[in-house]
Amino acid sequence: MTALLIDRIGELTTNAPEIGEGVGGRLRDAAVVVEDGRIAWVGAAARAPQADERCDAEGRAVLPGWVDSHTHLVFAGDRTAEFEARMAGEAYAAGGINVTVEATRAASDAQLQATLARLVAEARRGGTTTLETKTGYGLTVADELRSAVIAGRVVDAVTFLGAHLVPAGADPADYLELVTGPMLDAVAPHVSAVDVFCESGAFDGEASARVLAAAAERGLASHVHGNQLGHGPGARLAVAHGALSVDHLGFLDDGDVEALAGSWARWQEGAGSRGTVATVLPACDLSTRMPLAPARRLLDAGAVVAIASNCNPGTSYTSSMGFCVATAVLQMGLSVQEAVRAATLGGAIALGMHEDGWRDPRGETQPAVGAIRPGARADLQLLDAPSATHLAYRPGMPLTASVWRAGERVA
Ligand SMILES: N=CN[C@@H](CCC(=O)O)C(=O)O
Ligand SMILES: [Zn+2]
Repeated sequence: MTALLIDRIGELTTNAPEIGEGVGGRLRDAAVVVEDGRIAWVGAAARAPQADERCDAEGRAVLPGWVDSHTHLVFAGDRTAEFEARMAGEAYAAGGINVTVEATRAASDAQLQATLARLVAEARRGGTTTLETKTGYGLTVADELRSAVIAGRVVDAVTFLGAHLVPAGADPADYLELVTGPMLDAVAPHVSAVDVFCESGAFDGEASARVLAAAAERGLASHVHGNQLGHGPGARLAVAHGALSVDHLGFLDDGDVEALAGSWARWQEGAGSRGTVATVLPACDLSTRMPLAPARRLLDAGAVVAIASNCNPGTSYTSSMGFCVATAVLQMGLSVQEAVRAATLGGAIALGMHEDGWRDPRGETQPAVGAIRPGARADLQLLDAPSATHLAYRPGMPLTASVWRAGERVA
């Protein structure tokens, strides 16, 4: 197998405290060797071993590829008019999902695949090397199943979001029976987790609890969309059910923050029971004109925070993790190192992929992602900048110069 040496790295963010300093495990004047799709060696450039090929980073920054732990990429149609109305003062409401559901049901497999491929390519160009995506714009057994199958050919994790909305014309009680029974059974072989939109206008606390219990009964992990449009039970429900993450979190009270932080009290990386990751979605908060999630408060309380794009046509039509990181720094009070960690290792923890041995939707066992340490999947991005700080210092600039995923150059 050909080994690649990336050397003369000005600033390397590893997320590995045993390798470098501070929150990001940073090393200066560093080098990395990639072999067989994994990181083989990390250390000082001056001590780097020989390799078959060499990439000269010329003093620029290298960091783990982004782990985008929350997207909705299987859809058809357009919601520009809804966005324009929102910018003119209308509030976002969950019901808008139905517009995308109608268009998605009417689309061919080829159309859905083409949109997904375009968005994945966009994300890769922006430095994203691990992608989760959700179903949730089909909301019939057949349409949810085909969304899961289409997504599973391409992304790293597929989440079943049949509990996105009670579709137009359906009876809420009947739909809940379907989504926790036959629909879940049909989709379960193709997904690793179940999600529920716990919000007024979607699923209340009781219905959400049933969705989470149905996931657990089938041995599936879970996520919750919670506390997005107002204060609700989502965050605490997620913790109580041992969900991997609860996402959005614009409306949290002290008890929610304590519950999220407290869920990590017995966890150390690699040991102890894990908690529920608090996933913040800065691009969505901006695009819906909702309060920014209190990421600073969550980190200070001891929660594990992830940053994700929530790329979807309704509330956050961007896959730019660089933009999300810049917003988290400029508007949410995170340091650059904290934001980069949340958008890489944080996302990996939110998906249960920070340790070796997780399975992708094709059934392949995968190495850990989210950190640059020996044995991890070789997912890296080289910035056209001397440090990761430029992501926030030069917001909106296309700083991603090269991207490797499992050792393969993908951008
Ligand atoms: N909040 C629920 N679901 C998506 C939005 C879906 C839509 O409006 O199409 C979200 O995460 O923001
Ligand atoms: Zn979402």
